[in-house]
Amino acid sequence: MSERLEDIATAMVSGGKGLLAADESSGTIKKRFDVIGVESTADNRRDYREMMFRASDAMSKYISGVILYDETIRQKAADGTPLVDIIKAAGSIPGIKVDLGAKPLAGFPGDTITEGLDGLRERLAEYYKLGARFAKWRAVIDIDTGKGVPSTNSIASNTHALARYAALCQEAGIVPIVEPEVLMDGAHSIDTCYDVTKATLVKLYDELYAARVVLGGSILKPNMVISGKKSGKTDSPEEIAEKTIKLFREVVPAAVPGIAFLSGGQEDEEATANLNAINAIGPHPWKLTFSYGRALQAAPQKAWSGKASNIAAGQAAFTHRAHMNHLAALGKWQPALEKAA
Ligand SMILES: O=P(O)(O)OC[C@H]1O[C@](O)(COP(=O)(O)O)[C@@H](O)[C@@H]1O
Repeated sequence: MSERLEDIATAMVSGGKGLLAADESSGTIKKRFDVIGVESTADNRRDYREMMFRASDAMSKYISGVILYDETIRQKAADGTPLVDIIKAAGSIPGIKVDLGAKPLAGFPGDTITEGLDGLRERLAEYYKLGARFAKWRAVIDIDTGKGVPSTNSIASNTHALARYAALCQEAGIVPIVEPEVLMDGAHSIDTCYDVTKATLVKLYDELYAARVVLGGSILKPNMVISGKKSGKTDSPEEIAEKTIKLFREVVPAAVPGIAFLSGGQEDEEATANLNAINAIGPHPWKLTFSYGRALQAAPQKAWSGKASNIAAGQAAFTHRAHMNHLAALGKWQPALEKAA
């Protein structure tokens, strides 16, 4: 594997492969385990993640890289093998979530700012030694237009932090995934999502240029342009695809090798159908693939439910979702394949 940033970034998004976002912070993974009635302990978190990483068919065919949490990149499998070695043995690239979470932005109620820049240079050097070749930093942009959320200051502060993080990653020989997530939890329309996502991405690339980030050695992990969940509207995949690509053509430089979507709370098949529709109206200047957390893991989490006797079922569920999203990343998914597989 080449160590050039551009080669690593391209490998992350090529061949219909995508990223497994297994980087849930302690608070988030507890929420996921609460749904399946499993206690969130270090061993349970390790057993769950080891289950997916050992699904070698899925990992070698469909998963180009795995975004890990700090705990996970240091953990060993039950047999003592470092989890990072299991990922690499499948030909997948280990990555690491380095942000320290979104915290309230002083003076701007409802807005947050993602923290973690202080000491990041030293942390990145350690993560590189532990095997990470890409990193991820998530900025959270909420929408509550009645309360002036997001503020211009929130977008400016978050995109500046993303650029500072990305420059530090590239100095360390690590590909930065920049993740400006415009949340889909609100009651806003798809057009409001378009406007807020546009304002965020325009500012993000301004900041990345100013920070001298090499775009060819970076990956964008955005939300799709989609109605808020509380709007009561379910957009067609075709409308999401048309508006998402229209926006990206306006604001995402062609130098970016790939765009790897987060799922944001979309249902499993919805996230797959939307990704497929986006690729079906190609060709596009960038590869467009997945970097899903919930949309890849909800099914295997449910099938596993914390029982060693369910590991095969959990791996089958993970492999199926990874396979379907692989097809969607190539624009070759069809609903009928969900049953056939
Ligand atoms: O635990 P955090 O830092 O809130 O991150 C939550 C999740 O959001 C993501 O960025 C996207 O996940 P989803 O695909 O579930 O939206 C993941 O990488 C991460 O696991």
